[in-house]
Amino acid sequence: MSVAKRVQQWATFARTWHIYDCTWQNPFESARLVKTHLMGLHKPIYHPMISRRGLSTTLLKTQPIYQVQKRKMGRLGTVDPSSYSQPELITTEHSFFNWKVDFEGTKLQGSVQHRFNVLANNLEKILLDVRDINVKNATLLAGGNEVPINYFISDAVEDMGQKLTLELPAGTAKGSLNVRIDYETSNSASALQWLNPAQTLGKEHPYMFSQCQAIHARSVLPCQDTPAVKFTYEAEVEHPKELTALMSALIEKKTEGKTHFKQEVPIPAYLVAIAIGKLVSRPLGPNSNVWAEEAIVDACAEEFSETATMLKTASDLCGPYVWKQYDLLVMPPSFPFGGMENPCLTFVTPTLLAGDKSLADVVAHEIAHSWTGNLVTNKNFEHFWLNEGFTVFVESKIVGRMQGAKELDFKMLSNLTDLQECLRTQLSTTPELSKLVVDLTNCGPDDAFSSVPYFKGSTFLRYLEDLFGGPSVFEPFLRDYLKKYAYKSIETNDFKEALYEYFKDGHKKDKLIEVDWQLWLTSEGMPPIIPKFDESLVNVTKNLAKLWSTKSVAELVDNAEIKQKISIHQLIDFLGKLIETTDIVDLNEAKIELLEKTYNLQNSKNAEVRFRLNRLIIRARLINRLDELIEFANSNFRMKFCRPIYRDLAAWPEAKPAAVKNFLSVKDQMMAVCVHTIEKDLGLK
Ligand SMILES: CC/C=C\C/C=C\C[C@@H](O)/C=C/C=C/C=C\[C@@H](O)CCCC(=O)O
Ligand SMILES: [Zn+2]
Repeated sequence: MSVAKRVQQWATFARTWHIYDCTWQNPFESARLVKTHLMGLHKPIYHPMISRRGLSTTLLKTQPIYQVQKRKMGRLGTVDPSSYSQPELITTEHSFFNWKVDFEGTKLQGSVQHRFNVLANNLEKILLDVRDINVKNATLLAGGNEVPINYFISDAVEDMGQKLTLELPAGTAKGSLNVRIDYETSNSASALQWLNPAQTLGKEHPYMFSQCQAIHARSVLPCQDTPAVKFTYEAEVEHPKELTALMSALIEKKTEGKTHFKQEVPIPAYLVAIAIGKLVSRPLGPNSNVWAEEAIVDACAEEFSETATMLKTASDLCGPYVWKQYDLLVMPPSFPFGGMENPCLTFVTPTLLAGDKSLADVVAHEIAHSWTGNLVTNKNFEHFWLNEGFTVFVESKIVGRMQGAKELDFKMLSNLTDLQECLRTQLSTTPELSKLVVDLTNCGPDDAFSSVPYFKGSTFLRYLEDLFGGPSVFEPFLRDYLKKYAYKSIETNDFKEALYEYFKDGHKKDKLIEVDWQLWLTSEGMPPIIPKFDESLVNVTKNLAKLWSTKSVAELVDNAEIKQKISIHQLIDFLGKLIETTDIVDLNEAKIELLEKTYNLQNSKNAEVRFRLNRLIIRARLINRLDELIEFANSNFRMKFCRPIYRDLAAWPEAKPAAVKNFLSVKDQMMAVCVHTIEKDLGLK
């Protein structure tokens, strides 16, 4: 056999059984690369095919040991710095997932079939995003034929994953192209969490759920993991028959142990979601249910009983609700966020179960995403404020319509207290991330995530609303903007264009030149202009924070002002303001105890209250209460709560060793994103 032929066989073999990133122009070079790659990156395993084919001497199959590139990541794609995909050349139109849920192996096994729209003639390859995915085969499906195609997976770039290259036959034409990829996920897939029965409320059955935002869908399926691309999907999921499978889609058909889903509205990959567990539901409205484990489902139905009203209020404001169903799934406590706007099925943290509906505004937020984010979507996560700033803006309007204008303004002002805290702590060493539009060239979205897009973004919109004449003028614009960009992915400039287009005539156009876009979009820190809000509710919390920070315990005990009745939202804001006060007179055990007694904090079930109280306990350095602090940090892994607690503990030398020890003992129960960020907070990375 000629050397060239041998090399060709090597290459074919290597392509089939091994995955790596190299070019194949020169067969000799290819052979060298193959060898280097195989020896360097693969665990040797004997494979009999080799000797039968007479190729070389021994061994080698699969088991890649990827080298994670620690270097700066750069911009992976032209449209999206966090994705290898090339939406300017090819886009996904529809995907079919065929998954078997393997609880024993903690992985999904099966395939994804993508229908692409090829936008350029002679496209040579398709680039997809993957992360720790074990690809088994890639097949082109054309005219009833199945043609195997070559594929390579690159080394991993830290926090970003890998590039999957699918080689296309020469002369591939524009238009529809179907590809199936057989694969399985890794048991460390960053988007998936697998709970054993002991970790559930019912203690009898396992549970699995996903969290794909921002760029973790690539650990569940090979895909164009960029919000620039939207596709419809169908899924056939095989799972233990005693469990219920739910997805961010409508259920088409259910048989014993198999559920078929359909999402007919195009969505970005980060909105693909799945959860499987022993779940039951209760109705919340005509097209709305709440799902949870049996033990808490009734409490959930009560807590979220305003969902149907919120939905109606949101569609009055934003336009028709296109997703048909709006269900809630109350997650296990390790769910890392307050809520996730998965279409048809919002995921929410159980830390919202305060018993008095006081934290249900998170549901209003997720409902608002049905338009802002899910219909009109940021093109990449540098423009995340288009998703979150608009959503907070709409959420506060829903709250305003349901609870009154004073509550709306109070909420906006309270958000600014949280923003201040975020700038002082989380972003103190990375102030560039406090810009409204951020640069994600060398930064993973999880590391850039903060309150800024939420609260600076919504403040900007409120500023614009006031400038253009208030809600009666701005809300019709909002509806127009949502209609104009529905089903699309956009950047900040597209929003600007819509605003200019809408207000191009009449006296409003003079207002356009007043907007300092540069200042709003690129300046660091707090919003450059704070709009005028109604301050009647916030004045009370400001006053309380002042009293508690300037007066001693002895002075406070008989002070009538501290005993005035305040709402739960005022209590939360007041505690937040106290945390933000630089000097607190006599912050000691006695003051904390007086605070607890005055506002009955010890018995509070409200996680926002407990979180802020715990931060004050840390601030007071009450080491005898460390167990309580750790208990709170272990009670849920919502990052909004556990990250600041770990950060505070890390800055308290006496408590840090216990915090680190505790984190290391529980991190296996956390999602990857939570582990990754807390490791940074604790200075372990
Ligand atoms: C400028 C920031 C750039 C990119 C960040 C995008 C996504 C980051 C990622 O870590 C995922 C975020 C998911 C958020 C889901 C829900 C939030 O609205 C929850 C907010 C916090 C909470 O209430 O717990
Ligand atoms: Zn949101």
